[in-house]
Amino acid sequence: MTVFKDEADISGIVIRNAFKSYGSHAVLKGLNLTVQKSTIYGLLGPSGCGKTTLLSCIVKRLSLDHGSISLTAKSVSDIGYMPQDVCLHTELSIKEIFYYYGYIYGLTDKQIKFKMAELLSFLELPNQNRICTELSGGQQRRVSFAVSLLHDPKILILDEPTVGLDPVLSYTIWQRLLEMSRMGKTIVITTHYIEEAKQADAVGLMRNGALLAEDSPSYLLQYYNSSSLEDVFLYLCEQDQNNNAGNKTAELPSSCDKLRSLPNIEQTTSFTTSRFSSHRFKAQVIKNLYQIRRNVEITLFMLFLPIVICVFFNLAIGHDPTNLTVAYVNEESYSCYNVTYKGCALTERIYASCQVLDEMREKTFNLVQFNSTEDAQLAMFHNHVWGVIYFAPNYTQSVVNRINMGQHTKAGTLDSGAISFWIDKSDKYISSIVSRDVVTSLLDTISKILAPCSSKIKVSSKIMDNPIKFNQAIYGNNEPTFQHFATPAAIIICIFYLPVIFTGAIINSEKEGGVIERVMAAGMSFFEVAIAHSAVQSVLMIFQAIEMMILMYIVYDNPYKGNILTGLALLVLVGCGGSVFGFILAVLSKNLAGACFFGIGSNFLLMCVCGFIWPAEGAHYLLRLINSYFPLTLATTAMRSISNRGWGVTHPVIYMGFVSAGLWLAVFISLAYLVLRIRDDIWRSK
Ligand SMILES: Nc1ncnc2c1ncn2[C@@H]1O[C@H](COP(=O)(O)OP(=O)(O)OP(=O)(O)O)[C@@H](O)[C@H]1O
Repeated sequence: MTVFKDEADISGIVIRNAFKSYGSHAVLKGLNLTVQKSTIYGLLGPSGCGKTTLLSCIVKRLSLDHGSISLTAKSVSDIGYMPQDVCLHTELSIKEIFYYYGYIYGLTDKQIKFKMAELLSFLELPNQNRICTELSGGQQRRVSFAVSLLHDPKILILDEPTVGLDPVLSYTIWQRLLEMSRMGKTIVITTHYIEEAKQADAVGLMRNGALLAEDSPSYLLQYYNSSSLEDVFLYLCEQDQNNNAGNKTAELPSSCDKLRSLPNIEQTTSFTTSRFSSHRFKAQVIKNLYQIRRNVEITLFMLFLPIVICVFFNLAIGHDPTNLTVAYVNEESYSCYNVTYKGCALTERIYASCQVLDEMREKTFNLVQFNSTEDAQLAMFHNHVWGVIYFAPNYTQSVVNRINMGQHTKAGTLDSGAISFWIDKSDKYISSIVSRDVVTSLLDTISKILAPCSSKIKVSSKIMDNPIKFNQAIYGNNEPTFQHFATPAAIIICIFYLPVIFTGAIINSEKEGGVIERVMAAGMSFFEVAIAHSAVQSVLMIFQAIEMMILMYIVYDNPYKGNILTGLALLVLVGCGGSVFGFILAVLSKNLAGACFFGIGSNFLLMCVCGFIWPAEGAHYLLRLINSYFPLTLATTAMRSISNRGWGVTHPVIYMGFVSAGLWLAVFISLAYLVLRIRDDIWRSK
């Protein structure tokens, strides 16, 4: 008996002339398939022949390149889909998974509870509170199967539901499927166990992206005079091979001729799923909360990471290096123990070189005495000291002569009254600090050796000072540190990249397990996934921003002169941009490693151009033309002016920071939208 009844009955699933390729690899090649309403259809074929691809097209996770698929389903909730892999959030418990999918399909708590109890007992599943990762592979597949039945769909698409199950349970499942088909469900099932498919109402034998035959198992067995479907399949494969070799059309069984004569379906069924539904949004938010509870260590990590970064930033960055070793050769006095170096240098015999060395020790230099400048320079060559200082034998007397003789001072006196200084400049920061402190030690010494003279001979101790007067700084203080410069940039970079890490990791973990693909096959939209994730991410980000503000500006007392809310608002805006950027990285990259490479690379780039390490004003002039257009540059400048200058949002520098962060957020959202529109398979894990 053939399965095909009247044409009018053939309306469960009808596929006509289906073509689908992955790049240049053609998988479906003009496939026709018909599943009658209220029947079970077994789709058989060797590994790689395109079964899963076909099912993905039926459930609308992939679109055909050509051809049409017509379904009796009116909405996605009419379809139950069990993918080949488990594709569930396995860190959740069985019960949480049931509730998640139940909410997606709009079921009430009561309906979910009732259905869950029934499915748990039918599929012999363990306690509902068991975490999925703790279940065996077979148990996980049964949970996956149960999820596809949860909302009582009209059409069931099952990709190898009986793999890994014991024969008794497989038998029970088949009985249940038969019962469901009698009650009006249309079921498509793929299986590698060909003999199991004898129980189906119809089977399609698939090879190389097309059907070799499609009919009831009994008809095929009778037609080919065989006792096993496996033999029929082998025979058809051989025939197909021969026909292909001879370029002839395969001789198909009679019922496939009927198939060819079926009316063409012009249009693929499309579902009108709303872009946003409150029950799916609720499902996604609740699932995110389940995940946060289940992955407490990740949540804590994300909350503690900013604290750790701020603490180590303040401990490590911006402080002057101390205890730097500097060599000295003092020919004025080899020992400073028994000499006088306090008093008026103009009237008493004192040793100013010893005073200079004392000043340097106070600035935490570690001074090492050498007998000759050659030895000291050798020590610097071997990286044992950062600099060498040399005092001539008549150093103090030369300084005094210089003061006394003014414009009549001889060149030789000027030379011997100057400290000779050699320095290792391989490290810019250390060498400039050593130079600065040597100069200030000398200036302090001159003040000190002239101060006692003022009462005696009316000489000002300022006579040898730099002829410039530094007044009180208008913004900042007269002792600025790198820490004050870098703190606003560090906060901006952290608040941008912390969401990148979190969003990238979460979205990738869903993508890699094929989980999100299944959820989207159940009707969830990108918009709902993004909004629900943003809701959770925003709360986390606000906590992180507040933590960093408290640590940087209260605990570590970096200057913050502006309005707290202005700073916080800028951080949240930048953080939202980071969140969407992380989302783009996650969907564009094949796996977590790819996302990490993108993330680390972009982090280094943005850190260089935003003015964290070096002022943007010091960049190459070509870069300066464009560096304001990078995502974090203007936001960093604005944050620096809010904290260090106290400017408000009406100041052009501040509102340009907000405009830049807002525009970049809009750019990232548009990019995410475009990527998801252009690539329909972006959620696929392989
Ligand atoms: N995302 C993808 N990108 C590129 N090629 C793919 C992709 N998914 C599947 N393929 C290829 O398409 C072909 C069909 O794969 P498909 O998973 O549909 O086969 P299948 O019949 O379901 O196999 P199995 O029974 O082993 O699951 C295979 O050659 C596979 O390598």
